[in-house]
Amino acid sequence: MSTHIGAEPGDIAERVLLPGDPLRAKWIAETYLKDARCYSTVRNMLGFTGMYDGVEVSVQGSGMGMPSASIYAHELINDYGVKKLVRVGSCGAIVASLRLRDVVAAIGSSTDSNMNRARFDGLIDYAPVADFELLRRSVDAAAEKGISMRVGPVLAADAFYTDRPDLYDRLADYGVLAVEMESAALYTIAARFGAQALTLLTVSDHIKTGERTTAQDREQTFGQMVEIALQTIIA
Ligand SMILES: O=P(O)(O)O[C@H]1O[C@H](CO)[C@@H](O)[C@H]1O
Ligand SMILES: O=c1cc[nH]c(=O)[nH]1
Repeated sequence: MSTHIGAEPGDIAERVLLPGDPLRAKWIAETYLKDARCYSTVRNMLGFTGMYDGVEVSVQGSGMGMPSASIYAHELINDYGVKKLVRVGSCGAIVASLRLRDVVAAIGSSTDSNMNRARFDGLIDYAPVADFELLRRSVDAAAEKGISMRVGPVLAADAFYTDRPDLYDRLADYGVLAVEMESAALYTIAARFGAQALTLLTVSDHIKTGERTTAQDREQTFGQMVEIALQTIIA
């Protein structure tokens, strides 16, 4: 096993979906994967492997925030040879044109995290971006399934609760669609270690209107995003 994942080599597929919520991982495995088996319960950050449309796929909870997601992305790629990672997360919309439950593909990720500043000695504002091939496949998959999906930049924030909502408005002025908490780290680590990564999100909260879904919704009802993600990752 690696430091944080209790799997043996070969237990994890080269293709992995990454929800932040480990119970969303369980729901995805039970709902969409054939012959799913749980390979890790370490810290209750559940991971499963099964078959989707004849292709082996894993789904691994990654926790909340970039320090947690970075650990799972790093170990999946470096200890288990994972090649493709698609995050299936929730997000808060910061533009009025998005509605609750809309699906977003994050083409790029701005961040207030200091992780990449430390990585580049504060000298370069590294731009974490989605893998183009996965992004293109997700757009095709959404179209084939008749699911409307917005493609655009997001903010990966360190804090869920902010004292500076005005900065969300300013980011929206620059085309940023939504806020979540992991995509910048996922894109950076995948780039660093030669894997492909994409972040798909479902709008669970609307920062402008105050509308929000329930915890059970966030765990068990984001199926359109999951279907796009699975179609994308097996192609
Ligand atoms: O629903 P997940 O995938 O956890 O994603 C979002 O939800 C959490 C905050 O509620 C953060 O992890 C954020 O990125
Ligand atoms: O508002 C939200 C909703 C989900 N995830 C976030 O990070 N923020």
